Amino acid sequence: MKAPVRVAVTGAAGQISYSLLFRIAAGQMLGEDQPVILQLLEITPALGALEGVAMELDDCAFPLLAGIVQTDDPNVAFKDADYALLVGARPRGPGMERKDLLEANAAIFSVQGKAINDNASPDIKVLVVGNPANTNALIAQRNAPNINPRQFTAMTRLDHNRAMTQLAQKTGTTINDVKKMTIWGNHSSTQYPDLHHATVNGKTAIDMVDQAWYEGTYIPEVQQRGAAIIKARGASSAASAANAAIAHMRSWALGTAEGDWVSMGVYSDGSYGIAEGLIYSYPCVCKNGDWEIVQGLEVNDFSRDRMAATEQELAEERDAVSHLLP
Ligand SMILES: NC(=O)C1=CN([C@@H]2O[C@H](COP(=O)(O)OP(=O)(O)OC[C@H]3O[C@@H](n4cnc5c(N)ncnc54)[C@H](O)[C@@H]3O)[C@@H](O)[C@H]2O)C=CC1
Ligand SMILES: O=C([O-])CC(=O)C(=O)O
Repeated sequence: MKAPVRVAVTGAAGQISYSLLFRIAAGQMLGEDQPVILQLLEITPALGALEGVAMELDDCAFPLLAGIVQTDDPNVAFKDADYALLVGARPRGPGMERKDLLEANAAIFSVQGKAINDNASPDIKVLVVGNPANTNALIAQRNAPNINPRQFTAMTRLDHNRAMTQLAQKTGTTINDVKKMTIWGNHSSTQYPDLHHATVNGKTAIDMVDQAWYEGTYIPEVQQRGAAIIKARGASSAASAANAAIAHMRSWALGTAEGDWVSMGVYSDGSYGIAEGLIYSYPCVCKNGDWEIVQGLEVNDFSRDRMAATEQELAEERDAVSHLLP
């Protein structure tokens, strides 16, 4: 048996975590041979509810669950953490954009970035789920100067999965036939799901659908899917978000499949002309516990405009929180 790794999860008594923690403890994120210690962070008033979640985790008798820490202190939650899933943040309601949450949520990520910097394993892998995810990841990253910025990522895997399913349904195939999906940019309504490189059974996806459907139906449906879930459910996506978080971390830790890639919000090195230092969603390949942006994809004018629009929004969000960016 491997030695246990420490996985910090914030917002651990919230709705996403209720779908997430049990799957992590079952080995679905890091592998069925990897014991985990869960280090769970909540705000003080939610510690009672968190105790209930911890009791249920105990009651599952997971062989891989090597310990549970419950705390309202970020310094305790991130102590020696090898992985962190930053979920704890306010969700949006009907009629809101995710960036409307910036004011309510941004401060959480400066505090947690500092606590990660001061306490976590220097090799920690961080995934930000709480919205607006890309800019919250930027805030956490900038408040952790001793940690390589590549170790802070934001979740666009849910968008990636949504884009795969919508394409499979349109083409009468299954998601097993869809490869090389790309979400560019922000986890927001400006994100750009790109079908120019995606394939369905080896054929280029953009050639299998008509441009009017792509522009008028597909792109807006993927961009607005989160809002559609809120409208239908009266609460934002939870199980599918947890599933995407598991998939993001699993790809990063254990690698992506040969001949395929995933979408991850990562620290921009300037690839594809995107401003350096933004947390921007790119197509990524993962190997040996590290990610790499897929290079050399051809970008036409249609794609370039959309990639620039979502970059512009990220630059505006960054400027709106400049007081939290040391
Ligand atoms: N990136 C993505 O694709 C997605 C992101 N989200 C976002 O994930 C976040 C969480 O969503 P839910 O679990 O549905 O919300 P929720 O409201 O059910 O749970 C959030 C939990 O975070 C806790 N919390 C608040 N401030 C905290 C802090 N400073 N430290 C630790 N815990 C704190 C709350 O007490 C609450 O228990 C929201 O911001 C939501 O918009 C949701 C779906 C997809
Ligand atoms: O839409 C929301 O507010 C929650 C979320 O990020 C998503 O479902 O993609």
